[in-house]
Amino acid sequence: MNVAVIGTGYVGATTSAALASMGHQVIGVDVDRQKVESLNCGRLPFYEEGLEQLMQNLLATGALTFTADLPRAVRESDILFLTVGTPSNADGSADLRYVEGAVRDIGRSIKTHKVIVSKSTVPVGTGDLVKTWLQEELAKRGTDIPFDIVSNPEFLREGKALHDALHPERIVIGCESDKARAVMTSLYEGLRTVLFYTTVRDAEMIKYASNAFLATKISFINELARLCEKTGASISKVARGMGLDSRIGGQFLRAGIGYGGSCFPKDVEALLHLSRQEGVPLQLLDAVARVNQEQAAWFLQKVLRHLGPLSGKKIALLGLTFKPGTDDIREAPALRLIPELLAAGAELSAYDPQGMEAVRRLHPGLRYAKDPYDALAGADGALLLTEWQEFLELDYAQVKRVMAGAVLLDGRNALDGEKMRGYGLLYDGVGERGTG
Ligand SMILES: NC(=O)C1=CN([C@@H]2O[C@H](COP(=O)(O)OP(=O)(O)OC[C@H]3O[C@@H](n4cnc5c(N)ncnc54)[C@H](O)[C@@H]3O)[C@@H](O)[C@H]2O)C=CC1
Ligand SMILES: O=C(O)[C@H]1O[C@H](OP(=O)(O)OP(=O)(O)OC[C@H]2O[C@@H](n3ccc(=O)[nH]c3=O)[C@H](O)[C@@H]2O)[C@H](O)[C@@H](O)[C@@H]1O
Repeated sequence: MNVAVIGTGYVGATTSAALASMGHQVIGVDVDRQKVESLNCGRLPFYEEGLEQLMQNLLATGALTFTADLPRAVRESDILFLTVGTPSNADGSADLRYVEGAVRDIGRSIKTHKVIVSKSTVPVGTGDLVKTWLQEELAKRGTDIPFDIVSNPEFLREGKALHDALHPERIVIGCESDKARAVMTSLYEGLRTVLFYTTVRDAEMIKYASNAFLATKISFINELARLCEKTGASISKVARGMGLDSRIGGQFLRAGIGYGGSCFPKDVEALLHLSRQEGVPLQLLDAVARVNQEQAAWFLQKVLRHLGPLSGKKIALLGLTFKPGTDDIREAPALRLIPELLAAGAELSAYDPQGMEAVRRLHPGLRYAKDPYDALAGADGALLLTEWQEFLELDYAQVKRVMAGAVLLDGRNALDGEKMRGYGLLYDGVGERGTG
């Protein structure tokens, strides 16, 4: 099938490559000409293992191309995916300006029937807005071209984007006509997964509900971690014991310094905004967001307990990105801690395999190390903020030798506390039986 993917950011680039590798003819469209140029040269503007190579292969076969020419892409495609960003407005609501911009551009260009599919995360009711915007543009042209609206939310995770796009656990398809349903069914024919058909509104809500529920699991375990620490229980053991019950499930129960990224914080806020707008308070979700905000401050108290006043103290930060396997620092918990540590007078040296360039632009004054040992050299304390594999495989005897002090605080519960203490490190995690 001929598909246009409008917006070639994280989701758009991955969706384009995934659909092309499933045998479809795909044109990725972006208003950012520089992005289009570099994508056409096989260069991704973000880090995602395996994706760049696949894209280069697909570009070489001609199954995938990128353009800034939206009217051409619309002309040449039957299905138009919307994968533009939906960032937060100041009040937490979803900013739909990019969706509206792209939809109105489509409305100015279409000449024949199209299926218009939203993969962007949008609040319930946006499908109706999309219809209105399209009809307005068609009315301006004095035409009445038929179209179908579909909501097909994306559930991929950064760092595992390609795998998730090609092996989804489910594909949610919100549509309102047999024609759209048939088109979407044959589009995904090559994937062995469950196609869950529903209304557009249900599909829009399923996306927010899924992210909100995962965020809830994380805040639940983080809050419980605080109680475990006081009562001498280990949150890792508690989470494991809980997760063995298949009704609970073991995933997303890893305690740490809070969730970050471009989606959980913004989607939780957008759902909360919608709930206030509709006069149906989501009290539990409200607490989820609050607990997440507090978690970095809670960890900072731990840093102060172990290192005392931070003025003049050298602290090594291991990890900056919001999670491993990505160069994305949006809403990274490390970014909540850095200003607090600096304000308390700490001298920071940082190392991250992928995130240093982006953080350097925000905090040019930090020392950015060439490797983890360089970051740790002479440090009074070390904070593990992102659980990159590289940090789990360090030689901790050498870590102890290069540090001036011995405090190692694991904000991700990723290291083995007993082993770390064996190296003479004063190790403490989150909600573990540590040293307090
Ligand atoms: N990043 C992620 O892991 C996931 C994101 N999502 C959702 O997918 C959507 C997209 O997210 P990202 O890819 O992270 O966004 P992004 O901000 O990285 O990319 C959006 C792209 O759209 C382009 N764009 C904006 N207006 C345009 C227009 N009128 N025509 C053509 N291109 C236009 C921008 O130049 C940019 O390249 C959001 O709604 C997000 O919530 C859903 C699942 C996962
Ligand atoms: O809508 C989105 O954009 C995506 O948001 C998340 O994906 P992503 O943001 O890539 O990252 P996750 O792997 O979900 O992690 C999010 C945050 O939660 C934290 N986390 C995760 C799991 C856990 O047990 N504990 C925990 O603190 C991570 O460190 C990270 O900061 C969802 O997992 C995807 O399904 C969804 O499509």
